[in-house]
Amino acid sequence: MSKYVALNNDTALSYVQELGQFFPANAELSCYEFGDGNLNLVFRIQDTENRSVILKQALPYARCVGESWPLTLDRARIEASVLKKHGDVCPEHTAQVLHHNSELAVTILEDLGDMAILRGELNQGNTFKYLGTHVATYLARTSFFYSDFYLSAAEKKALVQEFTNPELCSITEDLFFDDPYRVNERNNYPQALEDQVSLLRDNQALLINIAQLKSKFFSSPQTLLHGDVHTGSVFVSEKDTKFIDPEFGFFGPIGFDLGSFIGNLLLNYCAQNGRVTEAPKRRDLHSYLLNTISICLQTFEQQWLTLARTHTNDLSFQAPGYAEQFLQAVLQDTMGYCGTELIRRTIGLAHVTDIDEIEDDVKRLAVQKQTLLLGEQLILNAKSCHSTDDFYQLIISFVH
Ligand SMILES: Nc1ncnc2c1ncn2[C@@H]1O[C@H](COP(=O)(O)OP(=O)(O)O)[C@@H](O)[C@H]1O
Ligand SMILES: CSC[C@H]1O[C@H](OP(=O)(O)O)[C@H](O)[C@@H]1O
Repeated sequence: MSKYVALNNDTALSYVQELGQFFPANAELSCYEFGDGNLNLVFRIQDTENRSVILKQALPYARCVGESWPLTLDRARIEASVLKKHGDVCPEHTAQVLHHNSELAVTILEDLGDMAILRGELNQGNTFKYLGTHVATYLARTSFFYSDFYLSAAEKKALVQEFTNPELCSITEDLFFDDPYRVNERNNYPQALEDQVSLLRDNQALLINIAQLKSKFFSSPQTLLHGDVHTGSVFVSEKDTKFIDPEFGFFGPIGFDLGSFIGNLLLNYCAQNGRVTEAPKRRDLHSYLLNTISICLQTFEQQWLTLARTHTNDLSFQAPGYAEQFLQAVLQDTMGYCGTELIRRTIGLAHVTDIDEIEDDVKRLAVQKQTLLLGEQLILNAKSCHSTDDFYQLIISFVH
């Protein structure tokens, strides 16, 4: 099978069987589709001995909208290639690619089904001790080893070309930086939020900051980003953390991935106000989330600076103090992008279940007001943040 055709349970099973790589020849296989993301098909193929693989296939359109939103199949190549590149420098936190077919837009991945998607776990009030350290390790290693600090100029330029991802970047550009700040039919928020949304649209200082963040997203190819680091892209268990789904990957500003992740922890923090009624349980979850953010920021900074001190190949970039200065700017970007994630997930097209599952309208609205305010303040105050502690203190001052 080589020309593109969308697979179903039967053809996905045959495809894996014909590869003959993952199961014994006489294995009795079954297959079902269970994707719950916005864009793609995800099948599990398993035998009777508990062996299994995941087959992910891109459709020529966005699954959540349908054929009226055509979308490049090339995103499957990008996703598999980012996973391989990130796996080369951080195998412990990257889902393993077992096979890829660009024509069919099919990728076969290790089955992480014995772990769980982080968003659902946080929504249920479950916590993971190593989450902050693991995410920081993944983001520090992947962002450092694909940056100009480490790669030669020629290697970097070739990779920037290989990972040019205009259609998926355009979705992010629209959803993060345009839609929430103007009237657009894709936006999705309750009428009761209209006054606060109008104030955002009229806030000139905010709009300038959004323009600067968008400009950096367009033209700051600092590293090979994952491009969609939300809590639905992270598998967790008590001991392990693994990233999936980097189809939005491209060379962009380092702060985008870290900011998106922290934004998702803050969305969950605010959502817990509407989800958990017992105050002590809510307090524990809040302090876990804040502690995880603090660990993540500090570990990212420590690991990045250690890598810069020990592995910087570029001669100019070895200048004493340059890595620290570079990282301070990354931190300010992180805070800005974190704010844009909070805002776009509250009033834009793609929401989060953390908030949408809150049944009580009054409680949900209070959470939405908090995420909008927090997002706005993070963006407005990003440039006055000079250290990870400044960033952390600012978060505390708006969530307490
Ligand atoms: N490697 C994997 N192992 C187990 N389940 C997976 C794996 N990859 C994806 N899934 C499941 O499929 C769902 C959708 O996958 P995702 O990559 O997020 O799709 P999309 O690109 O459509 O957002 C995930 O939430 C998860 O439940
Ligand atoms: C129509 S794409 C909207 C949204 O969905 C993506 O997330 P995922 O595919 O992981 O569910 C990404 O965050 C996009 O912004």
